[in-house]
Amino acid sequence: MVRLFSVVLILFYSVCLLADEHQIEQDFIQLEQVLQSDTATADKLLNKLFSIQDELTTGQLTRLHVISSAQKLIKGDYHGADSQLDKVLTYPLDEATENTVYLYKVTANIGMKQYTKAFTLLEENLARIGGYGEQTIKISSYLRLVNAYLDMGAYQEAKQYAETVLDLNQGKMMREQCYALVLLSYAELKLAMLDKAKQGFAETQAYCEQHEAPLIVAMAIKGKGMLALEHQDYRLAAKMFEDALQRYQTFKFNFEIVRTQALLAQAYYHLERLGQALVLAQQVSDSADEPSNLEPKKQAYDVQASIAFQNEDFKQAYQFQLLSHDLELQLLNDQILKENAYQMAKFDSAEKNRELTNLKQEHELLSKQRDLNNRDASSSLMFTTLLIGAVACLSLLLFAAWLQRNRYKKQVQRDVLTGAYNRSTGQERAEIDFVQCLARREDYCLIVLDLDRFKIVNEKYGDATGDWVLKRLSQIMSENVSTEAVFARMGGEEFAIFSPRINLDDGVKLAKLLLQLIQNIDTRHTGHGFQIKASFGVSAMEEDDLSIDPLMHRAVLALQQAKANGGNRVEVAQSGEF
Ligand SMILES: Nc1nc2c(ncn2[C@@H]2O[C@H](COP(=O)(O)OP(=O)(O)OP(=O)(O)O)[C@@H](O)[C@H]2O)c(=O)[nH]1
Repeated sequence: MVRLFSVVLILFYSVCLLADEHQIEQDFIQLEQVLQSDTATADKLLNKLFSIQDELTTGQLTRLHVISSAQKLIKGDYHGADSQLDKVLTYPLDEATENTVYLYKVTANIGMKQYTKAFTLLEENLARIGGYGEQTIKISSYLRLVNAYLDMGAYQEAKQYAETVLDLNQGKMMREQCYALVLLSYAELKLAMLDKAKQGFAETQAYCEQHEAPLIVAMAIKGKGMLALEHQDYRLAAKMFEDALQRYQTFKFNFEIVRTQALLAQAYYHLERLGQALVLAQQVSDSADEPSNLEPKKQAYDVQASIAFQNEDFKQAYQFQLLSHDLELQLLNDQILKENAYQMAKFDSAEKNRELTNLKQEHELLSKQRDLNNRDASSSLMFTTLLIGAVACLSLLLFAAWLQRNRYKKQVQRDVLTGAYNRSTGQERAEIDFVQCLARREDYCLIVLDLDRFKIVNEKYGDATGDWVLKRLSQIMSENVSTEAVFARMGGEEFAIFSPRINLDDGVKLAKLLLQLIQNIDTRHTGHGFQIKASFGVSAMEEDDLSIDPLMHRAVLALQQAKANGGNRVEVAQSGEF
C-alpha cells in the first residue's frame, strides 16, 4: 500500500494543479506529462531546466524543484526528495505549493520509514489547511491529506477527511470529487466496511466514467476486484483485475500494474488457472526490489509457493515460502512501525488534547477567579456605591432635617402672619446685640410702635383686612430697617425694632420715616379706602442701662405718650425715666 496513493496523487495532482496555476513553458508542460511514464525524457528535461536555472523566475525555480522532488519520490529517492523539498520551503510559496511540498515531505518520510515525523507533518498540515481561505485549495489539500493517511494506514482519518472533501466540494470540482470518492471507498475497504466500499466503488466508477477520469475508473474497478477477492468470488475478482490491468497498461502505470498483477495471480490460482497465475506471479517477483513492491511480491511468492506445493515440488514451495516469510516480516515490521508512530501521534494528540483540556480548565478557573474578582470588585463598588448612596441619603436626610429644623425653628422664632421675629426671640437676639454694644460702648436704639385704632379696622373691614394691614406693615419695616436690626412682633398690633449702633436721633428719624410710610399705605388693594396710622415710642441706650428692659420701658412710655397725644406720631423717651 505504501506509496500507492502518493504516486497516484503525484501523477494526478502535480501535473494538473501546477499546470492550471501557472503560465508554463513548453518544457515544464512536457516534463510534467512524462514525469511518471517516461523517466528518460523526464530526466533529460529536468537536466535541461536545471542547466538554465539562473534564467528562471523564482516561481519557475520553485516549480522545477517541486517536480524534481516528485520525480525523486517516484524513483524512491526519499532522502534526496526530502532535502530538496526543504530547499523549496526557503522560497516564497503560495498556499497550494506550500501544501504540495509538505505532503511530498510526508511521502518522503513514509518512504524513509520515519513514520512519526510523517504523522507530525500530517498534523501540522491539517492545522495549516484549516486556515486556508481559498476553498479549492482547502479541498485539494485535504485530498492530499487523505492520500497520506491511507499511505500511513490511518484509515479512519483517511475516511474522515475524504468525507470532509466531499462535504466541502459538493460535487463542484469533478476531478476532486472523483478522487475523494475512490479514496473513501478504499478507506472503507480497509476498515472492512465492505458494503459501503462496494457501493462506493460502484458510485466512483459510474461518476468517474461520466466525468472522464479513466485512471480513477481503473482504481475503482481494482477496488471492486479486491472486494470480490474478500468475498472469495474469484471469477468476478479476476474479471475486475483483468479490466483494471488493461486500463493501467494504457497509462503504462507500472506501479499499479505490478499490484494488480499480484492480485490477479491470486484470483487465477483460486480459479485453478495455474499457468496464468504463474506467469503473472513471476512477472511480479521479477519487479524492482522497492519497498513499495513488498506486498505484491509477497502475494506473488505465496501464489508460487502454493502452485509448487500442488505440483508436489516441496523444495521450491519451501523456497517461495521462505521468500514470502521474509517479506512478510518486513511488511509486519513496517506495519508495526507505522502503528507505533500512529499510536504515538494519537498519544501525542491525546496528550496535547489533555494538556489543552488542562489549559482550558485552568483558563476556566482563571476566568472564574477573574469573574469572582470582578464580582468582588463589583461588590466593593456596589458596597462603596451603596455606602456613598447611604451617606448621600443620610446627608440629604440630615439636610432635610436641618431644613425642617430650621423651618420649625423659624416657625418657632417667627410670627406666622408677618414673618417678623416673635417677642421672645426678638428680645433674646436684641439682648445679645445690646450686650455687645454695651461692651463696646456703642449706640443702641429701640423703637416700639402700635397701630392706632386697629380694632376699628378689624370691625369695619374684617379680620382679613386687618391681617393684610399687619403684613404690609411688616413688609415696610423689613424693607427699611438695617440688616443688623431685629424686627419683632411684640403682640397683636404692637411691633419693636431693636437697632444696634443707631443713636437716638437716627432712631427718631427712622421712626418718622416709618410713620410716613405707614400713613401712605394704599389700602385700596383690600377693596377699602382708609388710612393707617400708628404711634411710635423711641428710646436709646443710656449710661445706666445694663439690659434692654429699661430701654423697652422708656420706649413703651413714649409710645403711650404718643397715644395719649392723639396717636399717629413719634414720641421720644425721656432720659432717666425708669
Ligand atoms: N386682624 C387681626 N387683628 C388682630 C390681631 N392681633 C390683634 N388684633 C386686634 O387688634 C385689636 C387691638 O385692639 P386694642 O387693643 O383695643 O387697640 P386699638 O383698637 O388699636 O386701640 P388703640 O391701641 O388704643 O389705638 C383687637 O381688636 C385685636 O383683635 C391679628 O393678628 N389680626
